Amino acid sequence: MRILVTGGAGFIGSTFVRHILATYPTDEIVVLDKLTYAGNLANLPPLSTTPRLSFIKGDICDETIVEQAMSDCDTVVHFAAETHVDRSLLQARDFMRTNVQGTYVLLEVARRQQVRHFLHISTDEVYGNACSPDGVSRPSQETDTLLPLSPYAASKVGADTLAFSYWASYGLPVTITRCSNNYGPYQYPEKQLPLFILNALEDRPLPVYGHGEHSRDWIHVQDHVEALTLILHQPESRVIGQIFNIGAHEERSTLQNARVVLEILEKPESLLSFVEDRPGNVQRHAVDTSKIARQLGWRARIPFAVGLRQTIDWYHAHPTWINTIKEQRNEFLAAALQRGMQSRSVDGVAH
Ligand SMILES: Cc1cn([C@H]2C[C@H](O)[C@@H](COP(=O)(O)OP(=O)(O)O[C@H]3O[C@H](CO)[C@@H](O)[C@H](O)[C@H]3O)O2)c(=O)[nH]c1=O
Repeated sequence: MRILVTGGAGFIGSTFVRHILATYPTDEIVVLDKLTYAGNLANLPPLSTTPRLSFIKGDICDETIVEQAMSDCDTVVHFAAETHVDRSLLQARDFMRTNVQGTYVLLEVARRQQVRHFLHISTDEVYGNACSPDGVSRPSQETDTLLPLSPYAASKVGADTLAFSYWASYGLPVTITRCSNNYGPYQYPEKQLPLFILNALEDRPLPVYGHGEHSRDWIHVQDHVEALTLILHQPESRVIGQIFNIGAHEERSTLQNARVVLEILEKPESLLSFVEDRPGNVQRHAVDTSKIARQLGWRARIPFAVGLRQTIDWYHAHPTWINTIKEQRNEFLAAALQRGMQSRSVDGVAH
């Protein structure tokens, strides 16, 4: 395969690239990445010594660059996106542009160039709160109604449904995946787990939104990319026009995560800091993965307890990677890392 990987310098995209290069000795990869704050060439193997990897810096909304990047590729794996919910509440425009318009450009070019497979990476955020149509909490199924609760989630619904429509209308060979919360090495530290790890390592308070009761299903990024690779290597009839949930059945609340990070790093509970919740915060994300288990025989294999320790060790061992990010002087990130200083009282109890 010659695979165009959009967003291949980001967290999940770069893990996918490293995995393909390490596992499939004849596959070639073209990464197209705009190198926004979340994209980092240090996430990829060195370009000079990796002949099967080429890199194009560019925007997925730019049709000319997309045409050039996609030429000679038979497969597209589309990770490129604005992904952070808190940012989408402040600057929704960027999310609509990259996630919706950018996906549209990619689909159009893929249709004209007749690619063999377009794997669209979506998210369980598209479902909103995990619950059945009658409101009872249960893991989301692929056929559930999409009820996005943030501009980010809404932009991913736009992208996800556009991708599906290109299969339905034009027969573009599309597969859509909706994965739960990823964690692991190389994750940009604006997200919950790396932010907690970094703050704990540096003895700063961990900002727990609300009462810390919101729960997510935590999947190690390596499990996620292995599921994607499995999909890419299936016969067409099994995966084209299909939507697959991906998750690990490792549901944990924010407070549980904050406590376990402090425990592993032997830091005091006094570093817990309860702060204002984000508007529209999803109470529970959880996905039903019986379809991918039944049809493709996939299930996650890295237990959260193991993956989290490995992730903490990785951040501990990579101060240079962290310092490079800090040197970008990203105002949003600086504020997120400091948010724990603004602790508030919860139910009258000062924290
Ligand atoms: C950054 C941060 C988050 N939180 C809370 C808010 C949420 O209840 C929970 C997880 O927040 P985040 O790490 O931002 O992840 P979440 O909103 O679930 O969205 C993630 O998971 C989605 C998949 O479910 C992906 O599509 C998104 O790109 C990814 O950002 O932790 C805190 O309590 N403190 C924090 O500092």
